[in-house]
Amino acid sequence: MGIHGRSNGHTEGAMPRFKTILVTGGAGYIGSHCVVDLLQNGHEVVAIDNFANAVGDDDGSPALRKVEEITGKKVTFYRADLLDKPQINDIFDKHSVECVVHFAALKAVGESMAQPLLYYQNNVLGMLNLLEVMRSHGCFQLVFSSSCTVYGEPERLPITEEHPTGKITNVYGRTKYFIEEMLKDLSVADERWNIISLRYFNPVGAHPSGLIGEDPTKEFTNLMPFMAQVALGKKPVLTVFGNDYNTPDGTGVRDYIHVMDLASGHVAALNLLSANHVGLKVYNLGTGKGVSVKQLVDVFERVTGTRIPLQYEARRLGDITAMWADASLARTELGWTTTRSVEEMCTDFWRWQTMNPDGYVKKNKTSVIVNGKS
Ligand SMILES: CC(=O)N[C@H]1[C@@H](OP(=O)(O)OP(=O)(O)OC[C@H]2O[C@@H](n3ccc(=O)[nH]c3=O)[C@H](O)[C@@H]2O)O[C@H](CO)[C@@H](O)[C@@H]1O
Repeated sequence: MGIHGRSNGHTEGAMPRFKTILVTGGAGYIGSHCVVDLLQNGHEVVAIDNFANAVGDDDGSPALRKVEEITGKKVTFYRADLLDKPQINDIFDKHSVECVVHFAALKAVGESMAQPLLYYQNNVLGMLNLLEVMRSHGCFQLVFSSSCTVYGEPERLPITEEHPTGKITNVYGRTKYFIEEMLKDLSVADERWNIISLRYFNPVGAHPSGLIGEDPTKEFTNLMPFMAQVALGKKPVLTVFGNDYNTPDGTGVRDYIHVMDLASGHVAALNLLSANHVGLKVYNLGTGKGVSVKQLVDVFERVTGTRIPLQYEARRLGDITAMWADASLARTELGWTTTRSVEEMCTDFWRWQTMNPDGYVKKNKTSVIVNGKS
C-alpha cells in the first residue's frame, strides 16, 4: 500500500480482472483521487483530461505527477477532449482499454443555467462520443460518475436508489439525469453493456498525504473549498446561505463523503463489474449521515484551530433543505462502506490547502533569452 493508504475490504495485492482502465477527467479532483486507488489496486491507468477545470502544464497534469509520487506507479496521460471523437478513437486504438471510469464533465450549477448548450454539448455529447468509441472497440464496461442531484428535492430521507429521479432544478443535474436515462436505454438494447452509475453525495477532503486535493480552475461555490479559503485569509467571510431551514440548527444538511472513500467505491464497482454481468446498476455513495453547514464549520474550526467568520444570508436559489443517503445497497452488493470521519475530511482538506496554498505548481517550459540566443 502507498503512503497513508487504507484498505476498504477490496482486492489489494490480488490481480484485478480488468487490467487497463481509461479514466476520463483523470486530472480533476475526484478523478485524480480515484486514480490513486486504482493504481494501488493493481490496475493500469490511461487518464485523459481537457483541463476544462483542472490544472495542466507543458508536461501534462501536475495532479497526476503527484499521484505517481504517492503510488510509485506510472500513469499514461493524454490531453484529450471527448468532443474530439477521432482523438478518443486514436487513444482506444493505442491501448486495449477494458473498462472506462467516466468523470469528465462540467459541474458548475450556476454556469450550467447560464450556458445550457455548453453543458448539454460537453456532458451529454461527450458521453455519446465515448460510448460510440467504446462500442466500436468492443469495450462495454463502464463506471459513470453520477450525482445525488438526480433526485431533486427529496420526498423522503434517507434517499434510496428507488427514490424518483428527474425533478431537477438545474441544467448540470439534468445532464447527469439524461445520461443515466441514456445508459438505461443502452443496457436494454444491447446486453453486452455492463454499467454501474455511482450517485455521489457531497465529496470533500483530500488524500491524506496532502499532495493532491481540490484545485478548481473555475470559480467555485462549494462549501468546503470556500471555507478553507476563508481559513487561509484569502476570503474575508463565509456566507451561510440560510439559517431558517427546517433542520436542527436552521442551516442546510448534506451527506459529506471523504473523496478517498468515494474513490474506493469505484474500485468496488470495478470489482463487481469484472466478476458479474449487471446490465445497468445504480448505487448511492454517501456516509448515510446528515451534517449541517454549521456543524461542518464547527468541526473544521476545531480540528484546524482556525476561525471562520460567518455571515448569514438568504437561502441560495435552487438549494434543498436536507439530503443524505441510504448507502446500504452499496454495502451489501459492492461490499463497500465509508471509513473516514468528518474530522478526517476537514483535517485532510486543510493539510492539502496549507501545503499548497496556491494549488498545484505548474511546470512550464520558459525559454531564457541570453545574448539573443534562446
Ligand atoms: C445547488 C448546487 O449548487 N448544487 C450542487 C452542489 O451541491 P450542494 O449545494 O449540496 O453543495 P455545496 O458545497 O455548494 O453546498 C453545501 C451546503 O453548504 C451551503 N453553502 C455552500 C457554500 C457557501 O459559501 N455557503 C453555504 O452556506 C449550501 O447552501 C449547502 O447547504 O455541489 C454538488 C457537488 O459538486 C453538485 O452535485 C450539486 O448539484
